Amino acid sequence: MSPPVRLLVSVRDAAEARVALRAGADLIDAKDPERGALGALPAAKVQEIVAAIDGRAITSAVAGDGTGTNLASAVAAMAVAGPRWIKIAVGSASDAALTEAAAAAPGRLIGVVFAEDSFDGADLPARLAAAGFSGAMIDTRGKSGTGLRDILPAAKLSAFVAACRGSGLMSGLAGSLRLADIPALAALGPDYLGFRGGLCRGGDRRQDLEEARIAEAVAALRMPRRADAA
Ligand SMILES: O=C[C@H](O)COP(=O)(O)O
Repeated sequence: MSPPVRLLVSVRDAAEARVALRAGADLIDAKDPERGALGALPAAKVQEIVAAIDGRAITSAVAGDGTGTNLASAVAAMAVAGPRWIKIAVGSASDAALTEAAAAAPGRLIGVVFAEDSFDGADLPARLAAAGFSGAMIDTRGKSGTGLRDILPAAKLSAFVAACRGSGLMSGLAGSLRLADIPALAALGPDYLGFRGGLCRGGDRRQDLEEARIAEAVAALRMPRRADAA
C-alpha cells in the first residue's frame, strides 16, 4: 500500500481552523489570503489558530514570500507562535541564507518554490535538505485560476516528489488545486496536497472555507489509489 496523501488546508483565523478540523483536514495551515500567494498572518493570530487546534491536527504557518526581510528573521518571528511547521518561499536564496533560516526553526522548516519560477526540481530538494529544511512544497504565485497542473507537467511534479523522498524531505503540491485534481496528483505520491481557493465559497480563496468541500477532499484522498487497487 502506498503511504497516505494528506490534506493541507490554509485558514485565515481560528474560526476557519475549527471548520477545517471538523471536516477532517490533516494539516491546518495559517496564511493570509489577502496578502498574495504566501501572505503571513500576524504571529498573534497564528497563536490563536494553534490554540484552537490544540494538538488535534498538525499545524503550519506561512512566514512570508521571502521578500522584504531576510528569511531567518521571518522564520524566527513565526516560530514563536508555535506551529509545528513553518513555510517560507525560498526563491533564489543562497545556501548560506537557507542554512541560517533552517537554524531559526530547527526541524520545522518547509521551503516553498513557485511553479511559475524556473527551478531545478531534482536539485532543489537536496539543497534544502543539506541546509537543514524538513520539507519542500511547490505552490503557484499567481492566484487567478491557473492551477499547478496547467503550469507544470506531471513528469516534473513527479521528479520533484521523488527528489524530496530521496533527500528525506516531506513533499507538498499546491496551487489553485480543484477537487478534480486530486486523483492525478495523489497518484504522484506527495505527502500533502495543499488547498485554499478550491475549498472556498465560489472557488474564491478570499471567501469563507466550505466545510462540505473540505470533507469531499478528505474523502477523495482516502479513496484507494489506482496503483493500490490493481
Ligand atoms: O498551501 C496551500 C495554499 O494555501 C493553496 O492556496 P490556493 O489553493 O488558493 O492556491
